Amino acid sequence: MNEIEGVAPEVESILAAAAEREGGTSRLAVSARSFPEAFAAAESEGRVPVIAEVKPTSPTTDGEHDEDPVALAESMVAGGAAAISVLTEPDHFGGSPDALTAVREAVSVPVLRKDFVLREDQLDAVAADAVLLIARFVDDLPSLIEAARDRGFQPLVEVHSTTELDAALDAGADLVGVNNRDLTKLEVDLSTFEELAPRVPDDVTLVAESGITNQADVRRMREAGADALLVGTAIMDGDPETNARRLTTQDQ
Ligand SMILES: O=C(O)c1ccccc1NCC(=O)[C@H](O)[C@H](O)COP(=O)(O)O
Repeated sequence: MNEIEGVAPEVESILAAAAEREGGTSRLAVSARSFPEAFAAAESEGRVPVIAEVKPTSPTTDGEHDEDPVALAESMVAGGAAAISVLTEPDHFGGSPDALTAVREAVSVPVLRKDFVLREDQLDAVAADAVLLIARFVDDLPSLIEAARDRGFQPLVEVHSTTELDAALDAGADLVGVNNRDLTKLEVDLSTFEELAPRVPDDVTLVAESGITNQADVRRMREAGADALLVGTAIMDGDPETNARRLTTQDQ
């Protein structure tokens, strides 16, 4: 789709940096831990499936978290997180591929690479179990999904509108994230997920992303059909283990 017109200046800057970033030097072949299986395991143990995000900073975050990413991820897993997301974008989110590698070595749950991947060679920057592809910013989504799968990654395709959702489904995405954060104004609105979720077929694993801050939000996204939730800020701010436990505890 590659529709960057109208995005927030911060996102323009993120995309300009992403376009310049080099990819890997050799083609990766990963043996991925399954996200749907991790979600099912959490459900069977009575936990809400949550992907907890190691998010050092962001354009909408005050200040920067400088805690060890491995310690953060281990605390999140101890608090019940079914999977971990690690920002690898260095310039606007304080992330790094090395942080992801260290986290993936330390935990046994699946790990998502959270970045702004625009080209096939950028898939080869670091091994992960899943890789985020943002439908709005990718030129040829079917090809990039195929390239990710060829390497063993599970592509998590992020959408924010019906047009992007239709593009993701047409491209064969089976793991879809609806981002409640509008990349035009960087505002969060949970009704985005509620509007798009009914259009998603049952055999697609559906993740609600961004703006989930408390147990009422968890309940709201689950009632709207979320198989799993991606949570960054609300777990990073404060004690990550306590925060993860609060959001992964069922039936609040
Ligand atoms: O989080 C931001 O400020 C941001 C700004 C511009 C583009 C993307 C951004 N966030 C990426 C994400 O997808 C979130 O880190 C993730 O969904 C978690 O969101 P939250 O729980 O609201 O921290």
